[in-house]
Amino acid sequence: MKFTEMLEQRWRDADSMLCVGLDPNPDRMPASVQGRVGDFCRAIVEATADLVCAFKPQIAYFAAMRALPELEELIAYIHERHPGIPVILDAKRGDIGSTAKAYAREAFEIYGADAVTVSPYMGFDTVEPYLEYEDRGVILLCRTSNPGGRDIEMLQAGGRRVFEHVAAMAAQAWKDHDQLGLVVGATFPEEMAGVRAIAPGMPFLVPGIGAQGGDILAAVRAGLDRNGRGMIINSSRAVIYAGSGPDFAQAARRKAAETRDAIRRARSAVLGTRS
Ligand SMILES: O=C(O)c1cc(=O)[nH]c(=O)n1[C@@H]1O[C@H](COP(=O)(O)O)[C@@H](O)[C@H]1O
Repeated sequence: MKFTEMLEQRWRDADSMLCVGLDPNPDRMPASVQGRVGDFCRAIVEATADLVCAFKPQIAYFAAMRALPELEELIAYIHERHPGIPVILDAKRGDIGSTAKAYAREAFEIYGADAVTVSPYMGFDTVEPYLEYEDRGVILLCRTSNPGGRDIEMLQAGGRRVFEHVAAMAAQAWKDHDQLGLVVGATFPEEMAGVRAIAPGMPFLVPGIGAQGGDILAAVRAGLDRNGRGMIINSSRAVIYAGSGPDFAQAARRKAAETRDAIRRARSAVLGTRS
């Protein structure tokens, strides 16, 4: 099944647009699982799986702990235990075509991810190798959630801002590829509305709620697609470090449920004003 189909099915089946980000940091992991990154992540997965539309492991945290085999095992575990839940590998790769081929192979063949985050700034030939995996998703950085996102993404270039060019290229020039998605931060709802106007049917990966303080209602108002979904709203630290005691997984579940419900309420409110 293609990534976008898997996602659409999961949005419906779980009635959730929440994505839990798996960003294991040894400085914040509970004492009860110190040194056991696989156990920590699996506990979070088991506690939150029914609440999410996707999981998003961030490769840097695993690499920095010399835990890449654990990342590989974790993705295989999610697929085996929860086959309907897409896994987005957050790697933000970007390099010339021949190297991109190796990155694509890493994401899709080694890790078995259903989608990967990619930087579009080196151009189409650097994105193409990922698209050769036709059933997988490729999510391009567009308007990122961080304050410094404005340094380059907000620059005017030929009558449009850089992030708008990325959205337009993805939605129009590259549109025969229905595998594409865009990263659009919840921290900039105004720009998100602009991206939605340019790319009406494209899934958005939306980081920036929770620890980064983005407003759920404002993001949902800006980002819902014409079918009333279209968003993979990620929260990492606020969920996975909701508790630090031995009951950390239950605390993560409570926070994930609360966040999913807040997203649901926002969606209902926005759809209510649309009709
Ligand atoms: O691609 C991403 O996931 C991403 C893009 C972006 O613009 N901002 C952003 O925060 N992220 C990632 O989303 C996660 C956000 O984590 P929290 O702020 O803890 O919810 C981290 O894994 C970031 O690397």
